[in-house]
Amino acid sequence: MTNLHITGARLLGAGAQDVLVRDGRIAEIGTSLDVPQGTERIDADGLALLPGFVDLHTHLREPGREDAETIATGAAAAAAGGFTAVLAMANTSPVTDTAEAAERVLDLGRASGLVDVQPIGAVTKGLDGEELAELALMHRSRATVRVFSDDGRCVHDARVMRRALEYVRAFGGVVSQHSQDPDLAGPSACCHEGELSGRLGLVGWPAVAESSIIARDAQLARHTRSRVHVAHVTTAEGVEVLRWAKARGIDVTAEVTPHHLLLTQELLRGYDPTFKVNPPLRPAEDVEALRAALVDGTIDAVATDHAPHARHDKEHAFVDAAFGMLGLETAFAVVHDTMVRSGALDLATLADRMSTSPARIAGLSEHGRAPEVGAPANLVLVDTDAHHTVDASASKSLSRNNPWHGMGFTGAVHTTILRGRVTATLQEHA
Ligand SMILES: NC(=O)N[C@@H](CC(=O)O)C(=O)O
Ligand SMILES: [Zn+2]
Ligand SMILES: [Zn+2]
Repeated sequence: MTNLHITGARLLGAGAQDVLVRDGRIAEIGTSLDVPQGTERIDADGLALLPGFVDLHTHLREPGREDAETIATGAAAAAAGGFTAVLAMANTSPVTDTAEAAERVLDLGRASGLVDVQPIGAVTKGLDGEELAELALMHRSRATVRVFSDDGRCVHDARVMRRALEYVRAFGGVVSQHSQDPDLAGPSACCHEGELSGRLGLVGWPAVAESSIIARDAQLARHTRSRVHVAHVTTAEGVEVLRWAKARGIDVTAEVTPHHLLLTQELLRGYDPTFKVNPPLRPAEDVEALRAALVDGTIDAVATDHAPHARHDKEHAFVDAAFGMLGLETAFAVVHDTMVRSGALDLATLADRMSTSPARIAGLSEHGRAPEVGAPANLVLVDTDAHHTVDASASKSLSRNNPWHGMGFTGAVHTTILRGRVTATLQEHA
């Protein structure tokens, strides 16, 4: 069913409207539409209609770790979270470093039918940081890869990063960098370096491990006249460098995760591995800087860094547990509650940061478009008044490393629509 009649939805800037979707596209918007008999109707009274969310940073674990997530289960979680497109990180096993591997991810996403899964290609073969992967072949494949990342690892060698930027420039691609200098922390780092890490007896990453790589990459982007994207920025120093680079017209974009917008390192006092994530949760001052940067556009997008892990990888002593937390299903609630309800951001800007801007960064022209006649019906209906408490056991994800369990939020995804087809409704995960 790709025909839909959405009634009474609040369109930003246009008040309550009816929307008719025909053959997967928005055919009409108005108040008394002539609707063919038998068209499925969604009563959207009191709901806001936004462009479907786009996640620049999702770990789907297939191939290789289907015990933690498959493309199908991750796609279901994405749809439940209001996403119509997600970019699947390359750190699978095997790594997405060939055209064939990228096409396989694309096809598995299509088979799910729930969300457009756009593969991210690795920058280097096997994420080894040394030899460039077949970037151009991945781009020319059916998957049309535009975003490349060794995420999980930093492309540390400046020569390799320079080459990668030169390559992707030829076809308008972008390198998404896990900005973290491994030399400034070492392999046992697992939290933010500061007074608290000392007290907890844990090895930390200093903020400069992030900001120095952002600065280097911005300079390389300027030198190569190419484009770099900063994955999961977490520090005030990182934001400062981004501001510097953007003021000079350097082609750099950045994302922040919902967890870095709300959670702080204080949660580590209980040594609960649920809160172990890379980059780590930071002090409250960093959280403040990230929020301000998302508001003023220094940070372009929210991205989840949804990182599912099987119980047997996560339920260990803090130092031994895997890094990462779930994020797809809770992203809107967290960002809405933290940024919109607090008055820092309006809903239109949230839509920009969660949909329009990430779609532009990834070059996904069928996503991120405000509802208008002729646009593909990739949409989400949200209830900005709905109160709910997160229940980890209700997740569509195969994993349960959910840092939001038991927390209450205002703002919920009601219905997700991909090319006119309903891919998730609130009742399903109630
Ligand atoms: N975010 C994480 O803590 N973990 C990610 C890797 C990454 O995003 O760096 C993972 O793949 O599990
Ligand atoms: Zn990362
Ligand atoms: Zn990641």
